[in-house]
Amino acid sequence: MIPSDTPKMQMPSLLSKLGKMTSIRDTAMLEQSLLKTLCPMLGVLDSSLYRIDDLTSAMRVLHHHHSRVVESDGMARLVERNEEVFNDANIEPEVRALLDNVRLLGKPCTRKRTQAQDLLVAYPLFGGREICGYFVFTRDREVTLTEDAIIKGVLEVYANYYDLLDVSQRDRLTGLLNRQALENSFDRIWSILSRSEQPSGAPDGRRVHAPSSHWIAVVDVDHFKKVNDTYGHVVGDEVLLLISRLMMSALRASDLLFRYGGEEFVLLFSAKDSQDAMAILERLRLTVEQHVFPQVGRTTISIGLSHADPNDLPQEVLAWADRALYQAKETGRNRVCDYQALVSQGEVDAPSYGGSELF
Ligand SMILES: Nc1nc2c(ncn2[C@@H]2O[C@H](COP(=O)(O)OP(=O)(O)OP(=O)(O)O)[C@@H](O)[C@H]2O)c(=O)[nH]1
Repeated sequence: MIPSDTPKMQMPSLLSKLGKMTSIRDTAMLEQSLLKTLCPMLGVLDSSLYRIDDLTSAMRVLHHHHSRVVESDGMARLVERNEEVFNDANIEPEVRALLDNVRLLGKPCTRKRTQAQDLLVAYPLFGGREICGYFVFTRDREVTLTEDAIIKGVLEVYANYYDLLDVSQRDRLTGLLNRQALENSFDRIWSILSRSEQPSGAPDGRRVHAPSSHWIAVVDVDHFKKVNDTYGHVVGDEVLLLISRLMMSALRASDLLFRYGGEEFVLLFSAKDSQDAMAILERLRLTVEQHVFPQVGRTTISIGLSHADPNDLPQEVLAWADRALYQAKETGRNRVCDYQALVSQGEVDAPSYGGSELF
């Protein structure tokens, strides 16, 4: 309950922001909305959300910044900028130490910045009983009791709603993001890719921590029908689960792996160039090939790769990766084929823009 000393003007604004927050149907938008809701309420220009991925335990960070910019008409305006970082190696030592305290104590903690007078404040985010992330901001004064109650209330609404959205975006068997999640966020991911290729500091730019270029792969288990027919669906399910875990273990936390259909997976990842991308996928293929599956023994995967140029349509790039997968199946399975290489070798036709079989 919000205490009675809450400023009267804040209540309608808070309720309307909570209403907007829960009308969102995408977890990433929900995270941005949370920071946008809390920043002005606390009178801070910057805040961050740290989220721990339950499959990889890697930390993903969303920073939300406001800055005052004086424009050509002489008016000062607030400009918003979001930045998404998938690599937790960059977390400041002071922040990391504070988050460790919050994790150990299971409650909000405050720490004085060494280089400034400001206070660093961190609140835990709970997913069930576990801490699944942190809300962090810097301020020149302590949090009041009223503010403390508001932050906890908003974080609770956010966490409950996030869980609801997350369940609908996860595949039940493997826990990976599902086809719906990919389709919902494809355009957003694409705009992140294109912005991440722009010079840093672009206004309102979310940046993916990435070396240079982006790639899409479609992965399909070979002769999977035989596994089901020979050992039954329960064993088949176990093989799918193990393959998804093996792939996750061979990938980086920043790579996005979706279960796209029955025995088909879609992977979005970054790599220096096509050689590097092929090397990553070869490693993935080998990881599965070398594993001994209970009862079944050896199982293999085939992979189709395409460069994800943000100037192309995402659905088209996915269809090209699927075309390369078809080639990998046709030429013996347990292989990785690169669509652009196949085109330049004349083994498949150059892209005909406009048609996609996958959507
Ligand atoms: N156990 C299990 N099987 C599934 C699931 N989803 C799809 N399948 C099965 O996956 C099999 C896919 O078979 P096909 O599309 O013929 O492909 P394949 O046998 O893997 O052959 P290739 O892809 O050509 O190498 C079908 O038998 C589906 O029933 C699932 O969630 N669990």
